[in-house]
Amino acid sequence: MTTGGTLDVLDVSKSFGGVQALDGCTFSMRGGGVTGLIGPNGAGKSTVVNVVTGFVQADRGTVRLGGHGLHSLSPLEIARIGVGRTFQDLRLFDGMTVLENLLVAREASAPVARRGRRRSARGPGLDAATAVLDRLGLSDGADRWVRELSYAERKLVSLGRVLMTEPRVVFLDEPSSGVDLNALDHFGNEIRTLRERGAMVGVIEHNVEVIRMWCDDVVFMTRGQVLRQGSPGEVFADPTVLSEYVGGGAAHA
Ligand SMILES: Nc1ncnc2c1ncn2[C@@H]1O[C@H](COP(=O)(O)OP(=O)(O)OP(=O)(O)O)[C@@H](O)[C@H]1O
Repeated sequence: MTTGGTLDVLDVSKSFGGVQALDGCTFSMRGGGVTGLIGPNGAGKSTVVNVVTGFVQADRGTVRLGGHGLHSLSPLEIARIGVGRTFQDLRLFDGMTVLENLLVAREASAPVARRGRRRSARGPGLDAATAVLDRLGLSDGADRWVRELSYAERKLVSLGRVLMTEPRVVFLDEPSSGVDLNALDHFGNEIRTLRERGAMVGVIEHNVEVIRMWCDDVVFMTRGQVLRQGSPGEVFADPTVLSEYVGGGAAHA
């Protein structure tokens, strides 16, 4: 899953009716780095992740991964080249067990060659799921129905599902919201492991302390644009960022 190069979001714009959600949004993420996407409500963070992962088509601009354009690819094609994500609303299969949720995630994102070897791939899939559940502290609950889990456990399952796809690039949508310290630790550990393996990790977060703890780089967005990109120390010391965050959070909520 190691990847070189960068993910480049270049001058991306998107409007929904009269709402300009992205307005010339430009930033880069690098392999082996964790990038925090932060900004007031409505700044365009989710929309830019939706554009990168193919769920929303940009009106203008491009997204390039290692120099290759992603803009004409479907969400499934983008997932199959190794771009994974979690969703704010988790999108789990409630009628399946924890283990089944993980196995299905691996199968759905598998490149065609791996899907062709379905029977023989079942063993490695099970091994991978067992290892992921173990790391996330979910081994004992592997056969539980996902609908019976707590919110924090469900959120860990959503992390487990994206880990099963062995992503080169992964976006985590608000990992810290609604979880306990135990789940937060698991997210932190997995993010560190992904970084060590050379993946690019993007974290949409409102919690500045979490961003400081996990991220090498911060992209501060407001009104569909990137106001500042840099280290957490640089970005959070910038007076325009501070006034946008405090004032903008209320104004755009
Ligand atoms: N599918 C959509 N249809 C209409 N408007 C949308 C849609 N998706 C996003 N928007 C609007 O685009 C703007 C940017 O939204 P987006 O969700 O990207 O912001 P955000 O920074 O992720 O906000 P939050 O922190 O509240 O999740 C908002 O005004 C939002 O209402």
